Amino acid sequence: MTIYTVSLIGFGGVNRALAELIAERNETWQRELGFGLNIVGVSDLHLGSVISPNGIDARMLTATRFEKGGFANLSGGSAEPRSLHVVRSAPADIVVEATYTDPATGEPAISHCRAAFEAGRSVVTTNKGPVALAAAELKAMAAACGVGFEYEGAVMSGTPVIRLAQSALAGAEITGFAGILNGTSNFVLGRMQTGLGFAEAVAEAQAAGYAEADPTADVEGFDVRLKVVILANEVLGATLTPDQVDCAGISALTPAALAEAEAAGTRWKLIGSAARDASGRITAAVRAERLPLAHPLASVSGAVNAITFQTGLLGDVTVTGPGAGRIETAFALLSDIVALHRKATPLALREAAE
Ligand SMILES: NC(=O)C1=CN([C@@H]2O[C@H](COP(=O)(O)OP(=O)(O)OC[C@H]3O[C@@H](n4cnc5c(N)ncnc54)[C@H](O)[C@@H]3O)[C@@H](O)[C@H]2O)C=CC1
Ligand SMILES: N[C@@H](CC=O)C(=O)O
Repeated sequence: MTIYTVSLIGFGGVNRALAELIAERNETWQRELGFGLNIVGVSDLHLGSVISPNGIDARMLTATRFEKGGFANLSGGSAEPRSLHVVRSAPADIVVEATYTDPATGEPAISHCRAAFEAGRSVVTTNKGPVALAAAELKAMAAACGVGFEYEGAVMSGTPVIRLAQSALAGAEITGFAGILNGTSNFVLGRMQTGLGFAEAVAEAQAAGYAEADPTADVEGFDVRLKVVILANEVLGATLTPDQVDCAGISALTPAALAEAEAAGTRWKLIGSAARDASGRITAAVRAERLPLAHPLASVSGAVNAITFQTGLLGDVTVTGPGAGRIETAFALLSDIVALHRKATPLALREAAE
């Protein structure tokens, strides 16, 4: 039976949810997925850090209400986050990077990824920074170090659109995409349509664990811009950077404007899109669009996301699913570890073990 040791860098909503899933489902995963997970290191800006080569009990981690610096009370613990020390020194097979996304620099997550690869550790991440701002460098570095780098949750949370486009739609000749790629802003638009104020709707999204640490990224389109860059580069073969993507958000939309649109048979949605034209030129944008109610994306509600891929062989292919949420995003990390496991384990060995 394979047991992967993991270090959790960032212990907020997503990595805490992953620890909860480990506590609840590790035995099931060993039976059904062929591996289990053992937490050997955790680092968090507020809680501190802990390294335990024999493992840290996931139930204890998730059941304990730690105060600021509270990891210092654990064996092998410190009140200091020591994130790079944990990445380098905790004996993890896989580093799970789920710290804040910094849309401008991608740090410290990019440094966490580099340090993990240098230490011979794979990385799975939901952090959009490294994937939007340094994917080419990090993928090459991971390959040179003989380790894996997976990031399904960077776009549409647990809804698997990156690997879907790269694998299941390989050969379909994808020429573009357009979609609702941010759960927080879609949730906010829906709540405002009930008459709730903008600030109150954003607060609800934060309480639900959907929003970025700075929700400006959600409502001004910066989060979608990162996701458009990721998808265009991963799926359309582009080499986009965020500054090349026109970007506007939803903060100018008022409940009255939303009501007026509804009365006219339309609905505002924040849409991220990219397309390659006949000359091969890629154009990409993030903007609020007023869609007819009959449009397939108009009925997407709450923190649900949806994306339509335009393809040469299939026409439009639309995928919808959760775009945010602690558990939903923790699942993306699990799916990344499944991908690493399947790449590392030849099919014949997997079938023999099943
Ligand atoms: N919440 C969601 O629905 C989704 C989140 N993501 C991304 O996943 C990542 C984590 O999201 P959440 O858990 O919701 O955020 P969060 O804000 O709940 O947790 C982030 C944690 O990272 C810690 N942190 C920040 N800088 C650190 C550092 N240098 N060293 C150690 N710890 C550090 C913070 O203390 C915090 O506890 C973010 O990058 C986010 O953009 C991606 C898809 C969906
Ligand atoms: N804040 C983001 C989280 C997922 O990427 C969103 O709301 O979509």
